[in-house]
Amino acid sequence: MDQPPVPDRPLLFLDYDGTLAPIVGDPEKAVPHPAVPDLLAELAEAHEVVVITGRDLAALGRLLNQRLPAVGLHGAEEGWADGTVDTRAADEHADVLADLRAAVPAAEGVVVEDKGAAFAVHYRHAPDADAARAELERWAEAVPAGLVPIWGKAVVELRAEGVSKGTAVARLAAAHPDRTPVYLGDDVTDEDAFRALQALRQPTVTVKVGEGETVAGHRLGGVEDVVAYLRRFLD
Ligand SMILES: O=P(O)(O)OC[C@H]1O[C@H](O[C@H]2O[C@H](CO)[C@@H](O)[C@H](O)[C@H]2O)[C@H](O)[C@@H](O)[C@@H]1O
Repeated sequence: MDQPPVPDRPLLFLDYDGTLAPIVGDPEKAVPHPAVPDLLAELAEAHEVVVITGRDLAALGRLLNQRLPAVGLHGAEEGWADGTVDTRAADEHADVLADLRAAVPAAEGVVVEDKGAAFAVHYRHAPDADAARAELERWAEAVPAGLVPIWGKAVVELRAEGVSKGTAVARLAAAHPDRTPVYLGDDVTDEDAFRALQALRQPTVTVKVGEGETVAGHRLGGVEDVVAYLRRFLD
């Protein structure tokens, strides 16, 4: 496994699920790796650190509860990892989302996670995951233009076109031109961020956590490796 580099003045973008917290069956129980709370506090004293997640920030606050800058709902919320929301993208699709939410197939093991202005449909516990996914793909055919279905780890979510982790990191990187963006993430929406950072005309470090196709320049095996890598920023 190649070790990603450790730039001197990083702007650390850290995805939550699968990066700072191991993937578990119940989204409400996805607590951070035990070393993560202290590590983030130390890192934030030395560097710029942003937690970036598909969760709503209120949910992130229940799990992490740290006063660190954070981006939630795949780029639609900005605020803090203690659950505070400062800004939220306009809720133009509320009616359509309510209709789609009501039409989620009531299949065994399919569970909806409500996230304020958004929702996620999990099928990790479906007895036949392929069949559940096929049923959700049929449901997703009704998603109108302007909303994009995103298929993550045994989950499908909808986000507004033009709002993504990519747009969020591009904006934040532009606000810190003297820093090297370093992005760690494990899932498909992190690929938007990898691409957005790679398009900047400056050095960046992009790190895919775990298996799967990626455009990232580096890879780490899992959450333990993330912790070991982040400790190097304190040396
Ligand atoms: O952007 P992230 O921080 O990686 O969040 C992406 C989604 O993560 C959560 O779902 C995933 O993790 C769960 C807990 O480990 C797991 O049970 C689920 O199967 C995964 O898809 C979260 O529940 C979603 O809201 C996030 O969008």
